[in-house]
Amino acid sequence: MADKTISIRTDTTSRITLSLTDIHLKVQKPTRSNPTAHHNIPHRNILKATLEDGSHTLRISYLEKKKRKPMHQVVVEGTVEEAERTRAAEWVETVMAAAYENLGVKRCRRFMVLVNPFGGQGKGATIFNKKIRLVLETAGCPSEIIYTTHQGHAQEIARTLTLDDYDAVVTVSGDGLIHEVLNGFAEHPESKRALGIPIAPIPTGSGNALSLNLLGIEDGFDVLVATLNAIKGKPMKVDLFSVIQGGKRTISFMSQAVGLIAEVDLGTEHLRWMGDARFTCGLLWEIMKFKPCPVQLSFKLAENDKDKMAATVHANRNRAGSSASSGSSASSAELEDEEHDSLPPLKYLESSSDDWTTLDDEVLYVYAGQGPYVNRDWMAFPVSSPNDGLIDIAAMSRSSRGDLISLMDGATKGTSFWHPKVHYIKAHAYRIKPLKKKGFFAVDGESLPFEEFQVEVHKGLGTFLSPYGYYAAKFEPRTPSVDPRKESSKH
Ligand SMILES: Nc1ncnc2c1ncn2[C@@H]1O[C@H](COP(=O)(O)OP(=O)(O)OP(=O)(O)O)[C@@H](O)[C@H]1O
Repeated sequence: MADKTISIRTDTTSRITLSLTDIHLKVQKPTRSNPTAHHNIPHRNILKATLEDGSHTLRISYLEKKKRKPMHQVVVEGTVEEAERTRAAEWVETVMAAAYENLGVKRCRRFMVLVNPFGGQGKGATIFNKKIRLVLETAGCPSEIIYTTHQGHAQEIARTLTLDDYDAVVTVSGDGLIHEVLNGFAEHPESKRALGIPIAPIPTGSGNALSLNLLGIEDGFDVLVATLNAIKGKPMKVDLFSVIQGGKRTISFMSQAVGLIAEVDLGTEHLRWMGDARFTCGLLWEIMKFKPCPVQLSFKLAENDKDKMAATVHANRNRAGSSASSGSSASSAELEDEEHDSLPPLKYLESSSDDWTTLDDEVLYVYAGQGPYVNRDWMAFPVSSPNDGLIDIAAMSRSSRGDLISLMDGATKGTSFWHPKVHYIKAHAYRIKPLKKKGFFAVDGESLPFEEFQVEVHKGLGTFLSPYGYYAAKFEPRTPSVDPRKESSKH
């Protein structure tokens, strides 16, 4: 269709001109004071365009984000001239193709939506009904909606999910429910296929780390940006971790923590009403206590040079960014073992400790995982990649309270990574042996017994929907003029 512009007349008899360019839908609503007033809507933000048969009403719905405001839904509608009817029908179809097929996205994805009414400050159900549901309906996405009624409910649903019925699982929750879905998929009779069903988080929990990592720090708490990701995001393969403890295997997608971090995470449940401020409160309390973490950490090392790790992640994100902007699909890693539809076997359980390294230092915490942000205030794993087949491990030496406080300086930008008292390594697997009986062990924010455990990585076993195909966090390699090592040692 050569002419990509169409005019509609609204109820108030004003005219709106809609033009489809290669990258935008241009919506022009001239006013007396501003005759050139217009909005440019990226194709990705268009949800639906329709033309009603009888009334000749053309309706176009999209999501719009104005500076520093949350995303919101806009509907523009008006009638087209009788003579324009056929051209309008073609125009609508061209818009729909630009909004979906040309972006490599299927129309009307079928969702299993799991809403945790209990997550975060307990507003999940209200937010879903007030904001999210309408957007899913507008986009024409058939959605089965289940409100979780108890702990473990999401895991039960995922365990028996009819895989052919859904294109993605949408979680309206925090990270806890995602942990449950992945563990349910791991118990599914076709576990590997189940783990190939993408998960799209909509952030209504406390930490919402996965949402921050997929959408970035500005949009990570915006529920409609996350809804748009469910409708338009591309599947991104991510590493998952097996946590083996006493013969039991738990799947983790985000983090494992012992020591101070686990106490902050699990010891602040009663402060849930505070939202994510509960983590800052917990941290201040733990700084006062300054308790050592009585564990022995051993790992199968892959990398321990901080500069190399920073340079690699920087280069990878730049490469992925430029290929995403040129329209190629999001990155994907090969699954390790395509033939069998079961979880990958454990490689390191029986492995000899000969080529393992043991950290010989008294530490305050051991924090391992993936995804740069662990909450809004801390980019704990800034050099983490979604599917490098490795787990990032950070362990802080127990030196002084001052060192611990200086860790918070620049935490949002990931500068804690450079702190001289933070050991930071990438590993294929690691093992923790508690040296005392009492302590906390948190896996993706959920509590497990404080007993010996081992963790290994499964490259690209899980799938999330992502707008970018990489973790949306900015982290620069160190430049010679500003050396954060010297900066942080000044404190
Ligand atoms: N109806 C329910 N009543 C009680 N607990 C529930 C219910 N539904 C789900 N849960 C549990 O709530 C826990 C927390 O869920 P969720 O992750 O959504 O929120 P959060 O912990 O506040 O967020 P985050 O993990 O991002 O900090 C999960 O362990 C889940 O099993």
